[in-house]
Amino acid sequence: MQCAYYDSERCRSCTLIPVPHERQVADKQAALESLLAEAIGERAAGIGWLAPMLSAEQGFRTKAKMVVGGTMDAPTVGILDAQGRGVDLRDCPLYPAPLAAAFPVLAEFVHVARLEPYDVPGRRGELKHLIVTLAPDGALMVRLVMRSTEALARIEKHLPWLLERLPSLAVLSVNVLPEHKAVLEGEREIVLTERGSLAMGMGDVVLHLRPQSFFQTNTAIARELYAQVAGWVDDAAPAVVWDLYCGVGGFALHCLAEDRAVVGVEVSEQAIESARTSAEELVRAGRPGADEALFVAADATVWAREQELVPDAVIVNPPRRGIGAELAGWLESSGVGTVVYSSCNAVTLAKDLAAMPSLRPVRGRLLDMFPHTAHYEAVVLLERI
Ligand SMILES: C[S@@+](CC[C@H](N)C(=O)[O-])C[C@H]1O[C@@H](n2cnc3c(N)ncnc32)[C@H](O)[C@@H]1O
Repeated sequence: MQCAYYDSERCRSCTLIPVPHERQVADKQAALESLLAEAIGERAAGIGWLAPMLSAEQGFRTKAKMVVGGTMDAPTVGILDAQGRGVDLRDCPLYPAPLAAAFPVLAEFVHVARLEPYDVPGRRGELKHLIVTLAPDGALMVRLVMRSTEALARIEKHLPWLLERLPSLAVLSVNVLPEHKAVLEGEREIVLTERGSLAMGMGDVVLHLRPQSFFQTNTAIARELYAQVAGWVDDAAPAVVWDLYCGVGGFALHCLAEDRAVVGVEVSEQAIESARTSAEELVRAGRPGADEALFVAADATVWAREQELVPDAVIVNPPRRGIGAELAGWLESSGVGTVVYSSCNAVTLAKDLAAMPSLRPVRGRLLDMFPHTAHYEAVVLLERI
């Protein structure tokens, strides 16, 4: 892919841009297979690899995390350079057109609502980041990460201006990040629109994304991932399935079926409320199995260890740190017959699989979730030996 920002060295975030896309994916597949072979030896040789699921080369990133720099009259939307000055990347080819179209309007809003961009070296100013998510129907969620609530009244005052110029704006919120530290967002979120969640239509399931919940950054590949896992789960035909680290319920809600109980477990209360909303909608739509879906806000490991009954199948999709020794140990000794492990970090995936020698990986697939970077999603189906 050609990127003017990369060529001019304004941005080097996509480290693999000079490598042809198909070659990137082939190299990632080789790296994944070699990591697993190193960690689990012969067990890795039995994995039937499906062809990698290739992403579009550009316009695939449905969530933008942009740093705001410059001044109120000439803001930049992109990244900061080594000196902490703003670099504008509003034409970054990773974003789909309906998302990219929001950047100039939001930059103008900075000027109209007098939102002073946060100056990192000087530790002054208010607006730190713009986080924009695009739903499959074109609706947008925009989050303004601010140092304080100083500008809140001005944002509310000018909200009608913004809605007129950006009619696709469904959710607008202010996230408050008072600390001067290198994180994306703070804990406090103030929703300013009537709607507080973005409806992410994923085939025949609608996931309700609230500002602080996790969502995969490549929606087209996420849809394929949910379909792949639902297919494997249907083949195993379990009566009880757990979806651990379920977020807003993507895997769980795609695995509903007649005579099947699905339980989603996730630490974020908000994400669990969203999953419950989606499940209620599916009950009203008459989806078989929707009334047997249960969502619990809890730590996945603590919750699993507390249960008396062992499920037939477990899906895990942890953060980059993996499931860890405790949950891997529980899965190893639990007697669960089928495990599906979806991971965005093959290093921790390999380590966790090594801790579950009684579970044999039989199928695997690489999903090209993050083109032009060294990252990827890997999903593995495990069966008890
Ligand atoms: C990679 S995301 C997966 C989300 C979901 N499966 C999806 O497809 O969107 C990992 C999720 O794990 C949750 N999480 C982090 N630590 C957790 C824990 N100790 N117990 C349960 N969930 C946790 C995060 O809030 C996040 O939603």
